[in-house]
This record gives sequence, structure tokens and C-alpha cells, in this order.
Amino acid sequence: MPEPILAVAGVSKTYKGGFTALHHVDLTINKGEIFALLGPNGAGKTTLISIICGIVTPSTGTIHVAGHDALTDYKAARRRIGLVPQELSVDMFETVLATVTFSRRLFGRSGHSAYIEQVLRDLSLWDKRDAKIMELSGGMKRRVLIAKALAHEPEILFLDEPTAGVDVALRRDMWKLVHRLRERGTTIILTTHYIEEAEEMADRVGVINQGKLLLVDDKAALMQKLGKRELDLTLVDPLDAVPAGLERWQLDLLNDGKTLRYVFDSTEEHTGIPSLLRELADRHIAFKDLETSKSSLEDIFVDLVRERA
Ligand SMILES: Nc1ncnc2c1ncn2[C@@H]1O[C@H](COP(=O)(O)OP(=O)(O)OP(=O)(O)O)[C@@H](O)[C@H]1O
Repeated sequence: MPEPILAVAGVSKTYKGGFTALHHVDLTINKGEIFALLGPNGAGKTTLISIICGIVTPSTGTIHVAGHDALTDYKAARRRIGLVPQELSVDMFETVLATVTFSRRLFGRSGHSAYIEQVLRDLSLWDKRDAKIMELSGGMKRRVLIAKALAHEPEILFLDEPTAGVDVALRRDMWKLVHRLRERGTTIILTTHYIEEAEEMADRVGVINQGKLLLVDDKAALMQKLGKRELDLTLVDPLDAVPAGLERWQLDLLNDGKTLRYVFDSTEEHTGIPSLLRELADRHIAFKDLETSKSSLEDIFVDLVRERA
């Protein structure tokens, strides 16, 4: 049985101006999983994370972190969480080592130098430990934020838009780090609007839009359940229009009439491909190449948000 480490139940948030950013969100996260909260700008991702971390007060609902009520037992709940915020929030004049050690002490932990050294090494920051934050590059500053969040050995790490504006090398390092942390038992929750990030990193994905959690599913199941494939036929002779009588396949003509595209559901028992090919043969529409491709989580996500908006 998976062990829940975070339980969010019936959480809504209406801001002072009257805007409701979250509508009755229920979410359970299991220990050791990598969960991606995927949603467009303004969907409510940061609001939800801020509520879980005790930065924003929910209008309704409850949050339990490792069994501790995040509202009535805030300190115990918060100690289990490390938060990597979107914005830089560090003292520019401090050194890397002092900043990270300070974060650890803030949670009542002693300056455990071996642990901090490991965190700094994992993030390729050890050589920079005596540098002042202001002397670091933007990417290095982001690494310091992660080191700070990990300093007190949290069980859950929140990464709010971890790779927004980050270069490829840092993105790759972060993905590696996330997997290493998970191997050590840390639960990772990341928010993103980069679908590839969810696709690459997460075990489960939650899709949020306009403050509503539309669905939560295993990434693989989500891809399979909603996964569509495209069949592209490269025609011998270009067509001016999709031939009449083929409406049931909802075909598209691309590439100046040279490619006929059929989008089908790969999970259906009958995909409609054999009958389509027979119809084309009957009409003497010849093709010289045929290719199928899987649609990405991105297509699925766009479809979902459009359908349920
Ligand atoms: N303090 C606030 N007062 C009023 N409205 C707010 C406040 N903070 C956020 N909102 C609104 O709540 C909605 C959700 O914002 P939130 O920052 O949670 O979205 P997000 O999914 O994190 O977006 P992004 O991907 O752009 O960071 C937005 O419409 C935002 O304008």
C-alpha cells in the first residue's frame, strides 16, 4: 500500500479581492513519488503550494503533512517541507555556505557539515561555498535556492517552476538531482507549465486549470488513456481536397496536399486504419510512405484544458 505523505482535502482559496484561485482541491501524494502539477499561467499552482507551505491561508479545507495538520500544527508540518520558490530570496552579501547553513539552523537543526557538504556537492556548489551570492551566475543562484530548501533534510521538496529560464545544463542537473533525492526517499512535487518536464520527470501528473484539479493520474496511464496517434500518408500525387466519402475518418490534408493525416485513438480495438487504407486503394489514391507518431502529453494537456474549460 502506498503511504500518503501529503493529504489535501477540500481546499479552496478566495483572495481578499473576491477572486477564487482554488476550487475544492483534493490531492493525496504518496511517500517517495515525483508528482508534477501541470497547468497554464494563473491556474492556481503557486497558490496551492503556498497554502501547503503555510504562506497563504486557505479559505476552506485541511492539509496534513506526514500526519501533521498544517494549520493547527504548523511547525511540525513545515519542518517536513523544503520549498524552492520561483523568485530569488537570499541575502546577496552572504556566502553560499553561510546561507545554506543558516537555513538549516532555522529549522532547529545543528550545523551538520557532512550533510550540507553533500548537498552542495550534488548541486556542483561546493567549489563556490565561500563565494558571495551576488558573485554567482543566475543558474548558480538557482542552485543555492535548492540547497537552501534541502538544508534541513525535508521529506517533501516543492519545486515551483524549477526550470523556468534555466539553461539546458542546469535543467539536466536538476533532473538528475531529483531522481537521486527520490532514491533516498524524498517526495518531490513540482509545478510546471513545461509539459516535457512532467513527461520526463513525474510518476504521476495532476492537471490544474482555473483553480480546478481536472485530473490526477499515473503519467503512463494518462498518456495511454488519452493518447492519440497520428498516421501520415505521403501521397504519390498531391490532392486538392480530402476526397468526398471519407468523412468518417476526419482527415486533414497537409504539406500542399502531399500528406494525408489521420488522427486515431491507439487504445481503441478498431483504429479504422485497415478500412481507411482499403477505401484509399478503391479510389486509386496511392501513397509512397506511411508514418505513425504518438501525440505528446502536450497535445493531451491542450485538449483537456480546452475541453473542460
Ligand atoms: N494575493 C493575491 N490576490 C489576488 N489574486 C491573486 C493573488 N495571488 C494570486 N492571485 C490570482 O490567483 C490566480 C492563480 O495564481 P497562481 O500564482 O496560483 O497561478 P500559477 O498557476 O502559479 O501561475 P504561474 O504559472 O503563472 O505561476 C491568478 O489569477 C492570480 O492572479
